[in-house]
Parts: sequence; C-alpha cells; structure tokens
Amino acid sequence: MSVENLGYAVLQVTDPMSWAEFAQDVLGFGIGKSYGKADAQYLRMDDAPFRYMIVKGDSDRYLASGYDAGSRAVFDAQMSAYKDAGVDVTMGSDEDAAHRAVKAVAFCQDPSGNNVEVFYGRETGSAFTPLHDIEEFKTGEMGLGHVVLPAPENDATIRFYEDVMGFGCSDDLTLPPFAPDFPDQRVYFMHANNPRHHTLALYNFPNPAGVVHLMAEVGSMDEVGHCMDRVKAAGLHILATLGRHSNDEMISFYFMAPGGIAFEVGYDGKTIEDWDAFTPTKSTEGDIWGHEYNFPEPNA
Ligand SMILES: Cc1ccc(O)c(O)c1CC[C@@H]1C(=O)CC[C@]2(C)C(=O)CC[C@@H]12
Ligand SMILES: [Fe+2]
Repeated sequence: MSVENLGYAVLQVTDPMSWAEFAQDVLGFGIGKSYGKADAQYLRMDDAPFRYMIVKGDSDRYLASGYDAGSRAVFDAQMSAYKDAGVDVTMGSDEDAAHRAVKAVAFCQDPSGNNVEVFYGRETGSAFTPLHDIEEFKTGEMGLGHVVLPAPENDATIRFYEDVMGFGCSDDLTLPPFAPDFPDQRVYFMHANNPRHHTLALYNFPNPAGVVHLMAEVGSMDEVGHCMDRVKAAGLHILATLGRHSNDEMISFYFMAPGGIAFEVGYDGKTIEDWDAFTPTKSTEGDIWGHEYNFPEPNA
C-alpha cells in the first residue's frame, strides 16, 4: 500500500504575489481562492482546490511535498507505518488541515530532511481551465506531476520512501560524476499508487533550493513549445534544451523559475497501468536525445 499521488507542493518565497504572476504568465497555472493561510497564494492546475501553496518567508525554497493518501484507511495505515518505523510525526491542527482544504494532514521529514506531508479528504474543488490555451494539465489520479528531491542521505531516504511509505522503484539511474573527484550521480525514480512512471525521484546531492526540479505535464508538443516561448519572453534561464527521457519517454525542457526553483515542462510521459507486471529498470543513460544542460553561472 502507498499514498495515491503527489497532491500538492508547498513553496516558500519572499513575494508570493509576484511568484503567482510568473506561474500564470509562464506555466499557465491559475490563482485560486485562499484557504486562509496568511499572505499565501494558492495556485491551480486542474479541478483540485489548489496544487501549489506559495507561502511567504524570508527566503525562496521548496518547503514540502503533500501526498494524497486517498482515504482515511490509507492515512491511518501510513500513520501506523510511521510509528512502527520510529518516524517522528506531528499531526496537523484543524487550522493546518483547513489551510490545505483537507480533512487531516500529518507532517514528518525524510532522512535527508525533506518535509513530507500526508493528507486525506481533500475538498472536491471546481472546474478549471489553464491559461494560454493549454487544454489541460495531465494530473487527476496521477497527481500534479513529479518532484526530484535532494537526498544526500541516499540509502536511508530510499528505504524511507520504499519501506515506510510504500513507493515502488521505477528506475535506478547512475550517471558519471558532474565534476572530477565527485562520486557518480544517482537518480532513483519511484512510483506511487497511480500510472505515472515516477511521482518522486531522489538525487544523491544536496540542493540549496530544497528541490532538484518539479515537473508539470501538458498534452501536446505545441503546448510545450509555446511554454518555451513564454520562458524566453519572461527572460528566464533555460536549464536544458528539449529532449526525450529514456525511462518515461517524456519530451521536455527545463528552466529556472523565480526563486531558483527549477521546473520541467513536458508531454507524452509513459503510464504504467499494472505495476505488478512492471520490472524496475537500472539505467545508465537519462536521455534518448536532447536535454543539453546549460547550468547558470554561479552568482550570475
Ligand atoms: C533522466 C531523467 C529521467 C526522467 C526525468 O523526469 C528526469 O527529470 C530526468 C533527469 C534527472 C536528473 C535530475 O533531476 C538532476 C540533474 C540531473 C542529474 C542532471 O544533471 C542530468 C540528469 C538530471
Ligand atoms: Fe523530471
């Protein structure tokens, strides 16, 4: 048993309103109504009440991943699993739940210090159409997309998500070091209880933004291309050119959103309908073609 999907993400930024404007202008997200968190912006991608909660703070960083347990029974089972594993969990207050439009939420950290939230009973929300003629984001039962988190405590963090949270391995990718005298890079891709090839991936290096990237999926190559144009028009840095990944066969590009939070926008990601019939892969190449990386100059 595992959680269903990545239901929401929480970002902390110094100016939530300007981040929300970027999200509308470039990503095509919409601004939703407030669920009461002071100074926060609630961003929508689909019928869910919100997919991104943008809270105000004194720095820009990824704050938390909110996983949808899907039911009270799975939520309770997850709480038991945390307890059995000796994980320190805090039950959210009624106010915490109200701020997330859910019946209950619990907070803990993975062994690398990433904040984890689990909830159940999310409000139904309402109809939503993305901006910029995007037909729809590929969300629903597959959740908001995927997130790649820094996991310097690599083995313990993988054990946490697999053994305590019930995620399954999709692909264990090893890449050469990004600089001499560094260890290999490892990206460990995992799925939850939905057809998306990976909902969460773990990267074996720290990241000052608290996240390696977040991925939003659209339904066509033209929608990806138009998003690239909007990234350019906004003067944002393209981190990787268009390419197609080997493991989930997604065509995507990467760019740096305000606050140093990297985004991947793609389409055509593979779905797996029967995880019992799936064999996890161990790969040594990330791309079929493209994805030429162009990291920003330090202090640029
Ligand atoms: C290889 C791959 C497959 C599917 C994905 O959705 C995906 O994002 C990736 C790239 C993962 C990986 C990363 O997130 C951290 C930065 C990495 C290690 C690179 O510098 C190359 C591959 C990148
Ligand atoms: Fe990705």
